[in-house]
Parts: sequence; C-alpha cells; structure tokens
Amino acid sequence: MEYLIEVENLNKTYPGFSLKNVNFKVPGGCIMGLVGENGAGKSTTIKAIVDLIHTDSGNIRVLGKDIRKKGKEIREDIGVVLDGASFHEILRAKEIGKFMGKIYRNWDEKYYQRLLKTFTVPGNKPIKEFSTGMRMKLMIVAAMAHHPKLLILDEATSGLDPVVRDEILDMFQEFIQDEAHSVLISSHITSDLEKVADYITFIHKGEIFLSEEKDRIMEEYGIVRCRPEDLASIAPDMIVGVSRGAYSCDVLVNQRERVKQQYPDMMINRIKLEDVLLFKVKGDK
Ligand SMILES: Nc1ncnc2c1ncn2[C@@H]1O[C@H](COP(=O)(O)OP(=O)(O)OP(=O)(O)O)[C@@H](O)[C@H]1O
Repeated sequence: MEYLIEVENLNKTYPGFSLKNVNFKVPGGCIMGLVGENGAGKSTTIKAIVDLIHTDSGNIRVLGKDIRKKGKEIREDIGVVLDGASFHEILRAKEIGKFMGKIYRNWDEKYYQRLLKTFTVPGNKPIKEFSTGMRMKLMIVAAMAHHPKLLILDEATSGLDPVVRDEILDMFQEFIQDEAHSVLISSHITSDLEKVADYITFIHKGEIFLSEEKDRIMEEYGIVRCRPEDLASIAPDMIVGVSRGAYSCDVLVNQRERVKQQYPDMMINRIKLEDVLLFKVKGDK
C-alpha cells in the first residue's frame, strides 16, 4: 500500500503539553479524519506534518519524501488549510488568484474561478467583509486550485452551514477517487467524518489511541449496558472505556460480536464515532 503521509514516533513538547510518540499513516485514495478533544494535539500534529514547527524527534514523510529536506518540492503538491488561518483582510479573491499564481507552478486560474463560482465566493469583495463561512470556503478553494495530490485541513469545515459542508465533503470525495490523492482533515464534527472518512485517527492528550478503518470501528465497537456488579465479568482486553451511572454502566467494547456470544443477556448497541472520544476523555477524568 502506498502512503501519502507517514508519521513515525513524533514527539513535541510545549510547557504543559506533549505529543507523545505519534504514529499513523494516511494511505492513498482515502480521507482520514483526525479526531480529538480541544487541546488534544490535532493542530500541533498537522503543523509538524507541514513543517511549520520544530519537533523534538520523529520522522515525517509526505508524498514519500522527508518534509524537512524536500519542503519546497512537496509544498507544490499539497493544499493546506490551517485552523484560524486567513488571507490578508484587504485582499479580494481575484487578487489572491494572481498572488497564488506566482507561488504555485500548477496554479489553475480557470479552475479557481470555477470553484469560486460553485461555492459562491465573491471575487470582488475584500475579505474583511466576508462571513466566517465565506472565508473558510475561500481558503479551501485556494488550497485546491493548484491541483494538489494531498489536502491537509485543520478544522476547515467547522464554520460552514450543513449545505455548504455537504458540498465541500462531496468535493473531497470526488478528489480521492484518484488513488494518488488523499485528504487529512481534523474536525470536531464527527458526524461529517462518519459520513466521508475512510480512516479515523483518535488523539487524546497528545497520544494516538486508535487509528483504524472507520467501517471497522463502526462494525466492531459497541456499547454494552450492564449492572455495575456485572462489569467485572467483561474481559478487560475488550473494554475501551466505562461510563458509570448509579444503577447501570455503559461500557465501550472493541469486540461487539465476542461480547454478544459470551454475554447473550447483555444489551449491546452500535456506536457513533463521537462515543469513542467521549468514553476515552470521560474515562480519563
Ligand atoms: N506555540 C505554542 N506554545 C505553547 N503551547 C502550545 C503552542 N501551540 C499549542 N500549544 C499547546 O499544545 C496543546 C495542543 O494544542 P493544539 O492546538 O495542537 O490542540 P488541538 O487538538 O488542535 O485543539 P483545538 O481543537 O482546541 O484546536 C494545547 O495545550 C496548547 O496550549
């Protein structure tokens, strides 16, 4: 399998926070969601991947090359939207096209204009007059108009209404029909990722605790409701997290079928992606 992003043993320490031995790979032809609570380390991971911060240790390969050695070359083939990033307030979308055309060899002005039109981003209005959604759409359109192979987006769909979000997610899905393309997207909106992601990487307090095919997670994980006294009878290796109530417990397990066979009397339900994070974060408190 060909990987477009390979992160190996990445470590980065800030006062009061560390990314600890972060490992994950993004295969070609897929959308990977990076999910974690506020402050989990999503943006730090993404900034390390695009070589915007110094790291303490680890290896990062993007499109098969070391980003620290071949950054200039790799940047031609990636589109990046960072959390909170924006173009200068006085610029207009049409001026940004001209400016980006000077930066990227493959800048496609016609495609840029077409995307602006599709996503109703005004070409003639200064960015300071844009709504949050318009700003975000402009960033995404500008990241796509040089025909990158890889899109890396940090919280890029959060400010968008459901209709535009859907259109953008459709565009990402079309983009990855080419096996040489992939998208890495961090988001709090797990329902978006549930819809479009092929793989999910969960990060909590700077550590990756699960990086897996989404369908496999949805298929294999389950939530068991049991009495507190029955909890001890569930094999610990199956338990991912526990939410304790006064009279019952909800237990997130990673082998739904095994639980069903071993404990036919226990009620077991399917999960939503956010359950994995909720159980992990709450279980840790
Ligand atoms: N430049 C920096 N200097 C010091 N600490 C930093 C710096 N950048 C990030 N941090 C810290 O690293 C931790 C992780 O931040 P990061 O922005 O990666 O989280 P996140 O998962 O993207 O969160 P959010 O969802 O809130 O954007 C936080 O505790 C943050 O305060």
